[in-house]
Amino acid sequence: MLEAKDLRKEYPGKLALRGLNLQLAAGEVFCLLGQNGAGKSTTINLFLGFIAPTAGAAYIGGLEVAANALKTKQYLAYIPENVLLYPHLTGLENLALFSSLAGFRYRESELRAYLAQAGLPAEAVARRVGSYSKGMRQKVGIAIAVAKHAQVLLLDEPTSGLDPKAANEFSALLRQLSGQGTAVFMATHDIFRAKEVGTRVGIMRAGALVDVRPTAALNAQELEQLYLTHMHD
Ligand SMILES: Nc1ncnc2c1ncn2[C@@H]1O[C@H](COP(=O)(O)OP(=O)(O)OP(=O)(O)O)[C@@H](O)[C@H]1O
Repeated sequence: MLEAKDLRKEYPGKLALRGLNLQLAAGEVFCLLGQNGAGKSTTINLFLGFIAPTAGAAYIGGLEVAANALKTKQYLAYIPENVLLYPHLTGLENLALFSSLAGFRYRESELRAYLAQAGLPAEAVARRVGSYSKGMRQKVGIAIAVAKHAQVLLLDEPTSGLDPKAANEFSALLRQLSGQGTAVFMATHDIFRAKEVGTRVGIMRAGALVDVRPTAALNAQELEQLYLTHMHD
């Protein structure tokens, strides 16, 4: 579903990504760990087609992102730390709007069902999004992803700033989506969540993927130790 082949990004005077190779199958949850500046957001932005690679290529659903910008976006949903919604519209209206932009028109009952499935409390559905918590906005983001039948979910620090209950609910949603076959690629600082939801974790340092492990092989403490070992010279 998602692939990077020798993917490289150079900014003036800064090599941000040094030839990434990675393949992600349907239903996999890949968690990318790394310090600030390691190249995580650069990787996500290359998959989103927000920036162009200096060399190599990113593929979504077998299509090269740089050459198929619109088509590959149809497969994708993107959930940044702060999900951008229209604050003056309700959750329901935001979902209707973003679904229709993706080419899907739903009845109100269907929209409500998507929001309920994402865990948004029924009382919030018809409230303006400006009054929502961060966790509630993320639930709307997930509802949008599901309503547009995204096969790949890209997340950048989705649980940072969420309280433990909201983060827990968010992890459960991700597991549910991966169980339905969605491929999930998530940049995070949260080793505990990475262990909890990831099928694989990758450790990125200075633009290079220095280690990739199946999470089943490690407990959270061993993962933290592995991470810290890579952060030292
Ligand atoms: N537009 C840009 N121009 C120049 N350098 C950039 C640009 N964007 C990112 N960088 C540099 O590229 C490197 C990788 O940045 P990136 O944002 O991908 O890291 P990150 O791992 O996502 O970190 P964070 O957790 O802080 O978001 C950093 O050194 C950053 O300063």
